[in-house]
Amino acid sequence: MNLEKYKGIIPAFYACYDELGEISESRTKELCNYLYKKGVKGLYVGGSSGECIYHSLEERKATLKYVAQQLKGKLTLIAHVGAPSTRDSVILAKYAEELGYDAVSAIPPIYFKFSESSVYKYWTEIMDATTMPFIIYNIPQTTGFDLSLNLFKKLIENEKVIGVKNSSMPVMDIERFKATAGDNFIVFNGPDEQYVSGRIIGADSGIGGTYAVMPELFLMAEKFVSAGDFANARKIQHDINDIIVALCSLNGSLYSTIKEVLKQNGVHIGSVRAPLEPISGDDLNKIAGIKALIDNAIQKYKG
Ligand SMILES: CC(=O)N[C@H](C=O)[C@@H](O)[C@H](O)[C@H](O)CO
Ligand SMILES: CC(=O)C(=O)O
Repeated sequence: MNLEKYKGIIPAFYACYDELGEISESRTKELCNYLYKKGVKGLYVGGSSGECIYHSLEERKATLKYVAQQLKGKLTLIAHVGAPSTRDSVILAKYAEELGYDAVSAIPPIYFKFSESSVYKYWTEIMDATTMPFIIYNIPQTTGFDLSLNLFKKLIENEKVIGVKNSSMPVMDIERFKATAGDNFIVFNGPDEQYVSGRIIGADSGIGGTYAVMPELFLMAEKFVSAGDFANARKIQHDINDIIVALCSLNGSLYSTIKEVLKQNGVHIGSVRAPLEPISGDDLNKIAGIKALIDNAIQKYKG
């Protein structure tokens, strides 16, 4: 299989709400257009950064549909379909296939502690539901489930598994997954703070929650890495990390901060859904400063 379409900067897509907090079709499509014009490779729709955990099945379907209507055939579209029950995950996977998504992906099941065999069964049932390629999503810091190399080996025996989005913090995990799965497989870097190191140690590509607020910087980081310009790759990663630290420094949710920055860029996609907290009070006065950090970094690497 040609996996080129999965190589590049793939932002995690954010939930787009109207002023009442309902999923907004027009705002979803506006964010699609904004990111398309930035030149990203694809979108990861309905994942952690998409607040999927707080959406009903109908809301998740709506977001998947609006993005496909806007960008199918233009960008690589990956649908995150992980849901509390296998049943709902399968419904979403089938719907993503109907909509023409390129691939589906899922976190392991959450809330209860699951054995490796239960997680294997969960992911396999999602894979069996469609003919689409599947991307494993390993994010132990939020799910509590750390994908072992043994389970990984068992999963990649299924030819539908074309990749893993690895968000665990040790970059060595990326190296081990890549060494195990080989060339005809995509390892996606998860932690945005380690994009450059992830790529150097073996990640082929990246999917990240902060890409969409600064796509220019990740596109530039990728350019430096692929050109072998490691001095500049390291510098831009440093600037990106200063920005991520600032984005995470306010009292509300990271996604609320990101959405306030996007608003100052003219992209209005509402706030976040509770229990995620909007930012408020004094913190709102800090948004312009964070936006300036991003704009300055873009200027710095542009010329
Ligand atoms: C734990 C978590 O949410 N990880 C995301 C996905 O891999 C990242 O993209 C982060 O949003 C990003 O690295 C900022 O910490
Ligand atoms: C990549 C990421 O942050 C997400 O799953 O939305």
